[in-house]
Amino acid sequence: MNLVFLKNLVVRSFRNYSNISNLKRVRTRRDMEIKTREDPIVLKLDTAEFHNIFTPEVLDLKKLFEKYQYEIRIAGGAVRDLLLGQPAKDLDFATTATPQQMKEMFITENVRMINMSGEKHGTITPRINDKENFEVTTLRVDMITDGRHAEVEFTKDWKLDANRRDLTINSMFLGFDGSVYDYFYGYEDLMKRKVAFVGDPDVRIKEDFLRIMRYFRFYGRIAEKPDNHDQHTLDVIKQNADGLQGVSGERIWMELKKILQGNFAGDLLKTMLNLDIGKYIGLPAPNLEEFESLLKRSEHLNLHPMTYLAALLNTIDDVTILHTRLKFSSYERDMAYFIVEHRPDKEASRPLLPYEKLVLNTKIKQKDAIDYVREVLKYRGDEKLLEMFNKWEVPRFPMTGKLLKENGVPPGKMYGQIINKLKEYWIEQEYKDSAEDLIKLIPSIIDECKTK
Ligand SMILES: Nc1ccn([C@@H]2O[C@H](COP(=O)(O)OP(=O)(O)OP(=O)(O)O)[C@@H](O)[C@H]2O)c(=O)n1
Ligand SMILES: [Mg+2]
Repeated sequence: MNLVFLKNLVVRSFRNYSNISNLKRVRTRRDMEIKTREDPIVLKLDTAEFHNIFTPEVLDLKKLFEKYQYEIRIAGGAVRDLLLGQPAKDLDFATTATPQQMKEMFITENVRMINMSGEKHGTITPRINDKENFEVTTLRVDMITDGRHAEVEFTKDWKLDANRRDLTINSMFLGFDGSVYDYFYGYEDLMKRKVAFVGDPDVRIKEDFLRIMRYFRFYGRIAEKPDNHDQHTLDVIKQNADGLQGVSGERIWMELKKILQGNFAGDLLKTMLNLDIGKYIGLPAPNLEEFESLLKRSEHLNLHPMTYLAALLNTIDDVTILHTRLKFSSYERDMAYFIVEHRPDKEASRPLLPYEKLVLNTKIKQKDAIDYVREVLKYRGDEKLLEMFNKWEVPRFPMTGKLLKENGVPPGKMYGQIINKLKEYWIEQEYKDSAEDLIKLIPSIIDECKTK
């Protein structure tokens, strides 16, 4: 999608939008009355311009639903992203057809369906033209929710479906004729760069506590300032923070990682910790002072999410606690251990030497060690050293087991000691020595080893 075009489109739509007559008077959020529109169509986009979205597969999907006279619209996140002029990651569809009706239709039309696990919640996934999978979900109301799972009832009412969604900006639909259906002022909030729950935040959060994390993620996506939160929303988040206890670590980490990759990462994490979220997400005693100084010295260095978290951790044991809760990948977990272990100041004759050694002597993949060292240098805010490290080309140690063997050192007890000593020497000499130079040292190293 042409982004410049979309930006213009949004600006244009916003201008039109201010003239739209069907807006109800905007109420303040505090009065708890849900703001809603009678006529939900707030603007009509020119469909000719979304050919990137309306692929032949998407159009075939639409034709099928048309043939059977079911309504289908693009829903939720994709509509938000499109209106923001950002490419939508994946398209989710909503429909008035029930899962049973969809199944019958797809079977009649010889369309394969995959992954039937979503059916209970109304989601059917057809594979169109044997090429692309689409999730199509029946309009629904969440009846019973325990903060994680919902029991659902299907409906034909688009507004009820919009009303079950988390944030106003995520509650819009886009029809294939370009109509944007917005029952809860999501478009207005999007243009104001405001993140608000649909209706009562307390109800929305209690339906799914992960929405606390989603709130911060989308705040980072759309807000213009780091601290422009609605105080009531923050109060409600604080009251409900303990609900995160029951949410799986994987889901929390997925959101937290995105928060820490987005705008205002440091500020958002601080806000979250001020709302006492820390203890429910594996950060029971965060080191806020160190975190604050990390932000001051390093926030502009495009920190890895783990580098933010490492500043909050006092000890190696804290890494283990956090990993137990959030279930990091082994790459992420090892990065956290590495940063916490290697963040203290290192005295050295050559400033880069300790970090070169970490890469050359690593027991993990060298590529990972390089990433980790880079994060340590960012953590330390040492931009000069970081630049040196980025320019440093990892030299290749010229000695091999084969060469050692050929020069009288058989594999065995002394083998490891000798190769380590040669490597140490080679590093200290700034990688100048060739294999021949190093081979000459072998007899004296053997003597040294024997006398020990
Ligand atoms: N806890 C949640 C998760 C999702 N949704 C609704 O389901 C839609 C799709 O969810 P999902 O794909 O998880 O999020 P997106 O908003 O699409 O964001 P992303 O770009 O990350 O996919 C959301 O827009 C929102 O309307 C919700 O109400 N509550
Ligand atoms: Mg999505």
